[in-house]
Amino acid sequence: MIELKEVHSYYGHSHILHGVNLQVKKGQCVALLGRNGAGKTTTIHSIAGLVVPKEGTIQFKDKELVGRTPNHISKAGVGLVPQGRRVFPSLTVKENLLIAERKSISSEKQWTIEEVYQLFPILKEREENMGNELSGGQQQMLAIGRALLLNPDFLLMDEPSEGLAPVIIEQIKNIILDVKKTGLSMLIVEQNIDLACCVADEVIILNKGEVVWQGLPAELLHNDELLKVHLGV
Ligand SMILES: Nc1ncnc2c1ncn2[C@@H]1O[C@H](COP(=O)(O)OP(=O)(O)OP(=O)(O)O)[C@@H](O)[C@H]1O
Repeated sequence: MIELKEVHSYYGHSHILHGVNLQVKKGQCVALLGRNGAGKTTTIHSIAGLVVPKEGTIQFKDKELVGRTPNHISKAGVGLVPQGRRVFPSLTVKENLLIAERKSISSEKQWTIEEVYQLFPILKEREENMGNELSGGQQQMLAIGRALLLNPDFLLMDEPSEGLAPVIIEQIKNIILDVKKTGLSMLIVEQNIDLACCVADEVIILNKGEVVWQGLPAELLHNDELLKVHLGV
């Protein structure tokens, strides 16, 4: 589905990603973990075209993404659920979804607002509520719903559990598992190790802009040394 090879990304002169290699296969959910500042968001932004890598390749379904605009990358089938969710606070739930639907281009799988409501029934119940009247978990559902309406083949999620209470994180976990059941391939950046290990088929740890470990969630959870050294647990 997607393969990053030797990706180097910078902010100005700051060299942040030092040759990142990773792969997400079709239908797979991969979690990207690491301490603050490890380069997780920069990796996601490099894929989405919000940061342009200076070296390396990002192959997505046989297309090269490096150098393409975020708009082109989105139309190629890469969806992004951004950090902080960024729903429009003064638009209703339905309006938030309609904006995404209008921007969508036709592809084989055409998500509709009704299908998003089937996945997240609470959004239907609250369709006339403003974005800022939703709970954190509902805003996350709305952010995912918007991304789905753009008909992605591959979904990037940046810290979906950030700032949420444990009970809501549990909801988010179930939401991600529901989205996964639709067959969508996903790369999820997380600080919450339990959430990441529950939803992911594979885990990748980033440290100082490099992949330092890759393996199964169960292997990570049983490796105290790894948890301590790279994740500070
Ligand atoms: N816009 C920017 N300009 C300059 N430096 C940046 C910018 N954004 C991030 N950085 C730096 O790049 C490094 C990697 O940041 P990044 O956000 O990718 O890390 P992260 O692993 O996602 O961490 P966090 O969990 O804190 O978001 C950090 O040292 C950060 O300070």
